[in-house]
Amino acid sequence: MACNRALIEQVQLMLKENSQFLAIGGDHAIGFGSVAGHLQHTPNLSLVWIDAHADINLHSTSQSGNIHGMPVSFLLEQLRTTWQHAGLQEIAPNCLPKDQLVYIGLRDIDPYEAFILNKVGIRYYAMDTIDRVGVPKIIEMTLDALDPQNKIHVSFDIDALDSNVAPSTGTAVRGGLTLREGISIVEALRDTKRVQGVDLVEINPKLGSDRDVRTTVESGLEILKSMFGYRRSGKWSNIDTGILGSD
Ligand SMILES: NC(=[NH2+])NCCC[C@H](N)C(=O)O
Ligand SMILES: [Mn+2]
Repeated sequence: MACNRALIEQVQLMLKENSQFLAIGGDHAIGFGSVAGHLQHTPNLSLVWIDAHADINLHSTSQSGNIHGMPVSFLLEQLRTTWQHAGLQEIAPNCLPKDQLVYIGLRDIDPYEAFILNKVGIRYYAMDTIDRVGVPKIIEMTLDALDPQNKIHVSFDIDALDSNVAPSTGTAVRGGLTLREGISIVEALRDTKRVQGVDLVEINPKLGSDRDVRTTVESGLEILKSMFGYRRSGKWSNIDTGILGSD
């Protein structure tokens, strides 16, 4: 929590001087500090949480006790009362309303998490929905759900991607997004020009072979490249446009 406390301050400082920030994990517990800091700077915020897991456990529902399985519950307005004794009001008074949260990529949801998601009425596009309607439709529904006036925070857990493209992570789950699907999603978010904060978390270079680590880091870099402007369809600027002669 001390690390998140510092991150909350740091994110606000970064946004005072820059138009965007990137937070690299570490595990997804930093999603709390990163989004909370963002919310203190920009109270009208939308959050897209791209992950295999919902990370919405409460202290009382977590089977692992791992904080990286809880950050979304720290952030949500509708769950704040369950953290009454954690002192969150002092360090992060602004929280996120549930209608400005969309999850993409879920496929390993604990029973209590499933209950919370449905009871609170949170939008989540698990892999079965993605398989049924396809990524373009998921993107459309995501953008429709978010307030067009809001800035966007994208919290990208590398385990959202299938473990064949992102093996070096602590809680890998098969059957995830392909790298192309991940890229499509971040391209669409980027094209809104409203993305102000990004997390990339859960790449763990201590796990797997050297090749696994390389594969995972390369996938993460492709996601970041697209997030921050790379176009697969190509683009040009600052070049000599006279090379083909004048017409
Ligand atoms: N950010 C992550 N990798 N989270 C995994 C969470 C797994 C499990 N639901 C838990 O609460 O422990
Ligand atoms: Mn996560």
